[in-house]
Amino acid sequence: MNLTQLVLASHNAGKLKELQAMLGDSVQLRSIGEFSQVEPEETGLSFVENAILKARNAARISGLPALADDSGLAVDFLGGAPGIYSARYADGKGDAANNAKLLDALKDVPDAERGAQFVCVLALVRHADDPLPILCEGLWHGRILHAASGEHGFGYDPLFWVPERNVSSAELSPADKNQISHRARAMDLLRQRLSLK
Ligand SMILES: O=P(O)(O)OP(=O)(O)OP(=O)(O)OC[C@H]1O[C@@H](n2cnc3c(O)ncnc32)[C@H](O)[C@@H]1O
Ligand SMILES: [Mg+2]
Repeated sequence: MNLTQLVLASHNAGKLKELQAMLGDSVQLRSIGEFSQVEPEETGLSFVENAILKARNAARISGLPALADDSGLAVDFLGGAPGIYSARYADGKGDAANNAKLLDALKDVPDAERGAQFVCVLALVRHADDPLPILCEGLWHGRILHAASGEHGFGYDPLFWVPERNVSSAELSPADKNQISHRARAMDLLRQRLSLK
């Protein structure tokens, strides 16, 4: 597999930045946005299914091997919601609306019941019909704060308290987040699978 160039099956600029930083110079990630603005419908019932679906779609459109990231936030008190629906939690109104809805859903819920995990599944396909996608997952355990804090990152980062650092994930520097996040853990596994340094 020629892995000097991969298309990233994501329209999320935050993911592209983080994944490219983790991969370093040896692999160039090209955004699927260079090839198409149409986002595939994420019809799967799992992170794995959606990651594979996005990777196949990007490989088909670009003719390149494709990497997809399907991720989200699973909140214990909400039975794992918003989960695979994290991006669409506030009906597509964006990150600020998602965060506001989450704070509202957890209003008056005590710290002990605010546990949550970020989930990331990376799927790599060599071509659109690849019968053996490489799948790697990463989890990151934390807790949902009572108010947003921090300016870095994207999505739910301002609401996600990181116990090992005692800050929100939006208060971590990008380099720190990329060492310990759900995405970093999945990428570590992917690097091992691909024998990348
Ligand atoms: O599907 P693509 O095009 O990759 O972009 P997306 O933003 O729609 O991505 P997902 O469908 O995987 O949805 C992921 C959701 O989880 C959030 N999320 C994932 N990783 C995150 C992280 O590291 N920090 C904060 N929020 C994150 C993100 O903001 C989205 O709301
Ligand atoms: Mg999406």
